[in-house]
Amino acid sequence: MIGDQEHRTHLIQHQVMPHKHSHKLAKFYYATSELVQKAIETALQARVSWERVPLKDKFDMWLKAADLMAGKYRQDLNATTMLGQSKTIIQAEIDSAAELIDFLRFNALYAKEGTKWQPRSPEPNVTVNKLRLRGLEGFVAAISPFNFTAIGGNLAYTPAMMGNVVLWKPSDTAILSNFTIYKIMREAGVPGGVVSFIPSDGPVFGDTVTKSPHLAAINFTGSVPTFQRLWAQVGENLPNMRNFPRLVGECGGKNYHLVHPSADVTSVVNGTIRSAFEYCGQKCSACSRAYFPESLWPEIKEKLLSVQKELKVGDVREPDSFMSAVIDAKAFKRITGYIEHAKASSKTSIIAGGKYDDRSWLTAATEALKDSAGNFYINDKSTGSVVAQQPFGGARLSGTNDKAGGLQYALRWTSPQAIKQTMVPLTDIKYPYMV
Ligand SMILES: NC(=O)c1ccc[n+]([C@@H]2O[C@H](COP(=O)([O-])OP(=O)(O)OC[C@H]3O[C@@H](n4cnc5c(N)ncnc54)[C@H](O)[C@@H]3O)[C@@H](O)[C@H]2O)c1
Ligand SMILES: N[C@@H](CCC=O)C(=O)O
Repeated sequence: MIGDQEHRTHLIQHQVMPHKHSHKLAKFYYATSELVQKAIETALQARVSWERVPLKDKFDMWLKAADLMAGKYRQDLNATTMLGQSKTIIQAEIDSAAELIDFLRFNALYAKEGTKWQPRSPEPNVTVNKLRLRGLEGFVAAISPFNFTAIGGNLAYTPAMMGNVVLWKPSDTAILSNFTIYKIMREAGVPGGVVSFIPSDGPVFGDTVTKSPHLAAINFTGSVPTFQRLWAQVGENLPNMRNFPRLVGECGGKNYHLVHPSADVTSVVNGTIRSAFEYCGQKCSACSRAYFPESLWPEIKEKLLSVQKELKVGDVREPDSFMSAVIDAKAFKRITGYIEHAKASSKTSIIAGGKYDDRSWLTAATEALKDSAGNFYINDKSTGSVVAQQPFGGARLSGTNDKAGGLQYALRWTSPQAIKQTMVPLTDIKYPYMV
């Protein structure tokens, strides 16, 4: 279903840039390489004063923004995510209001906790021995995907909270909701230039930031080929860089449901339908492979088909819609291509089952599949990670597994400096035993 696409594009064009002609969106609104370059310079200037703002004040801004999102702007966030990204009421709510608010609040909490730790020195003459957490030197490029409004907010604003300046390139198909976040953060007190919101053509942005000697980090979520390209470009330009840019990337997945013969069929069916089809399966964690035991397949198949008949594909504004349009015509074409391919193929999936009881099978599976996934859920569907409950990050080519929504994430955006001061002069090069 792509019917909503035109309407959504129209709405984005008129809301984000009402003064422009909608059909000229790409020409007028997208930043050129020169503009991206200018934004880098602005960011580097803003960094000087942003670094001086105490962490505590930054945390307060983030908490204020979370309150604004939970109150005054909750509907704006949900509505722009529904209309801009074609999310149903519940999918928009769990993403753009709830998850985003959780990211802001928990990251501030974790950063507060994480920054408390200080090294100790047993030396009586060492008067200062501490760790200072600075922002990274240079700027961070945050490049976000279409499918989660909250992810855009997290990619740009967690590094900013830790003292970094950020150039945020939203996805072409999530501009409206992402711009709403930007405006709320400004209202919460984040000064201009700390995060620059820069819709632009992907390669134009990517090529420009990876050429800059001041690139400190890339915080990316999107597809594997895009991240591979960015990584290779950073490698190529490394001789001109002032430091080794930190590359954090969360990419696509090929998540599976692996069902044991002792499984509860209703739970399997509901979990699989939700994981595979909510938001049209456009989540990186969506179930895209399933291995069912032969013994259960007839019952599972029957129930899957009967539940599937009840799912309404419709306008996101209708509360009983289970799913709606896919994100754009490109995605529509790709998905219909898979369907045609499946129709033409005579092959079927081969299913393997274990012969253990429930518990030992789970233990064995947890070990055998240890390296196959960054998030491994037992007796559950593959989607639905919650900030602070299941920190999220992919294994293998699914990402660098930096676990958004977890304790370590905020600290990843700091450059720790160990500071030691001693007041006792060193009078000799010889150690006492040498004398
Ligand atoms: N692992 C996770 O946490 C997670 C979360 C959400 C989405 N995803 C993955 O994201 C993908 C969907 O997002 P998408 O379709 O927006 O991915 P995408 O790779 O097409 O785009 C991601 C972002 O990169 C930009 N981009 C494209 N080419 C670029 C270039 N050469 N240089 C710099 N930026 C460039 C895009 O404009 C967009 O902002 C899926 O594969 C999904 O599984 C992963
Ligand atoms: N946090 C999301 C996945 C994000 C990727 O698209 C989930 O688990 O549903």
